[in-house]
This record gives sequence, C-alpha cells and structure tokens, in this order.
Amino acid sequence: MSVSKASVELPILDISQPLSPSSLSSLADACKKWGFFHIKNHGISKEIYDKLHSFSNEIFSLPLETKLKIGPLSSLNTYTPHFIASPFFETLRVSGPNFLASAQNSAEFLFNQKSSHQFSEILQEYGEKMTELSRKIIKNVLLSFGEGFEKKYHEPHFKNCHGYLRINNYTPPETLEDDEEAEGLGMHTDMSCVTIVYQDQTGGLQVKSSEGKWVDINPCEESEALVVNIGDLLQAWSNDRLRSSEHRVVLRRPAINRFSIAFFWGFEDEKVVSAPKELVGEGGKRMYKPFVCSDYLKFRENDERGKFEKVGFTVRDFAGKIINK
Ligand SMILES: O=C(O)CCC(=O)C(=O)O
Ligand SMILES: [Fe+2]
Repeated sequence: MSVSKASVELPILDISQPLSPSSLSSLADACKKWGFFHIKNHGISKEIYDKLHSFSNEIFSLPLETKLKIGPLSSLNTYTPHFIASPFFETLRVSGPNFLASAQNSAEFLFNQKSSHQFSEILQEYGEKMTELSRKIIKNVLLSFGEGFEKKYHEPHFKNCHGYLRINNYTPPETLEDDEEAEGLGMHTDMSCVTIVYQDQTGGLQVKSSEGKWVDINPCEESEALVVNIGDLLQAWSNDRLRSSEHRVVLRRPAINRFSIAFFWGFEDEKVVSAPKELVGEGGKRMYKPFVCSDYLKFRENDERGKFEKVGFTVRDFAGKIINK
C-alpha cells in the first residue's frame, strides 16, 4: 500500500466546561461531516497514559503462550492475538462496569501480585473516568439538537449505557519502505454510541471522507486531546443526523510499536434502537428498522475468527432501509 497524506482539522472541545452555542454548533458540524472530534481538559493525566503505556509494553512483550492463557481459546477470552483482526494488531479487553475485577482476572495470569494490583486499579480509575466523559459527550451531542431535546431524551435513553475498553498494540512489519504503509486495523465502523480513543504520538488513525478519501487524524501533541467518534448505534438512533464514519489504522516507517486505548460506550443489550420522532421529522423517512441492540452486536461478531468483530459490516447492512452497498 503506498502512502497518501492528507489530514483533517477537527474541533478541539473543552469538555471541562459547558459548551458555548458556537462550540455546540462546531460539534454538530463535526459529527455530521466526520463523525469525529477532539476533547481536551478531560482530566486524565500524562502520568496515567505513561503508566498504561508501560503496562501495555510489558503485557504484549510476554511470551505468546502466556498471553494465550487469556486468549480466544480460554474461557476468559480477553486477549486477541495477531492475525485475527490484522497480522500487526493484538489487543487486551477490559470490561465494565467492574473494570477492577475484569482487569484483575487477566492480570492474574500476566503479572506478579504487586503489578497486577496496580494495573487493575489504574484501569478501574480509567474506566470510570471514560464512562463519565462519555456521559458528558452524549449530553453535549444531544444539546446540539436543542436544550428541550436533551432534557427529554438523555435520561430515558442513555441512562443504562455501559462501556468496555481495549488496550491495543500495533507491531509494524520491519520490511516497510519509506513510502509504504501497512494496514494495522482494517476499515470498520464502531458498534458503540461513542468511542473515546487515546493514540500515542505515532499517529496513523485515518477516517474516510464522504468523498471516499482516507485522511489522517493526527495526534494533538500540545493539548493531549483525546479522539472521540460516533458509533453505529448513535448513527442509527439519530436517523443519520450523526455519522459513524469508516476508519482504520495505518502503520508507517519508522517501524515502531503503536499504542492506543479505545473505550466503547453503548446501549444495554436489550435496548430497542429506534430514532425519536423529532429526529425523523414530520413525513420524514426512517433510515433504519427498529432493532434490538444485542442482535446487531451478534451480527457483527465473527465466530470463525475468535469472536473478534467482523470488519467491513455496518448498521446499514443490518437494519438500513436503503441498500447502499
Ligand atoms: O488504535 C486506534 O487509534 C483506533 C482503534 C479503533 O478504531 C478501534 O479499536 O475500534
Ligand atoms: Fe474503531
């Protein structure tokens, strides 16, 4: 694959404060056009990311046989090795709402007791903060549709949302030429309502524009901003007012490991996803048949490949009324 470099300017929203009307309108524009934006002043310190990064290095450099103790063939199934999502990608899953217990279950196989405890505590704190941030984000997204709208729909529709996170390690092939890229994670949309991503300074996250071009989402160094993107569940719930964009990760020279953490926050399994009437509009068209959240998640699950999600299928393939593929 040869390198094509263009990058997108996304708004960076200060999530520590109520958003001004002009910030809400740039949020709405970004969600419609890209389905991506940045948040700053999110309350997670550089030290936390440094610690998580060093735990990640420690975990992923363990012998494969150790990692496979929590791999797809074990009952825990929190580790996904290389060659499932891509040859260059491996990941560890930590599930909420009890992030401490979930991290601890994996950590017991990976670390000595002391590190194991520290790892789980940091993930507990991180998972809780991400959950809180997701709530703030959805609140602002709903506010961008109008204050009355937020009041009416925030509590009843989003109160049972929950999240999980994935610590990702990308190992590029050493044979990469200067003008070459490898696909670290193939094109996909997220199944969440919102996803919050920390990417290290390596870069490589790309979003597909509505014209079908891949553009880079560069890490913002100075403000340590996090990337937020809209997932399929929110695209369907919003009747396509919000875009769940296709994105991927590419790896370039220098061939160094890339570290990221993605937090996925979405509806409870039994939730029926159906757009509120205000978003369909009078005489407007419903873009999706109402569906049960877990049915969509099952549709995306790939049994043959270690139950990692299928890449390349979206909520339009599942419940869309318009055939566009
Ligand atoms: O690693 C990244 O920057 C993004 C990962 C991602 O898109 C995902 O895990 O769904
Ligand atoms: Fe993603």
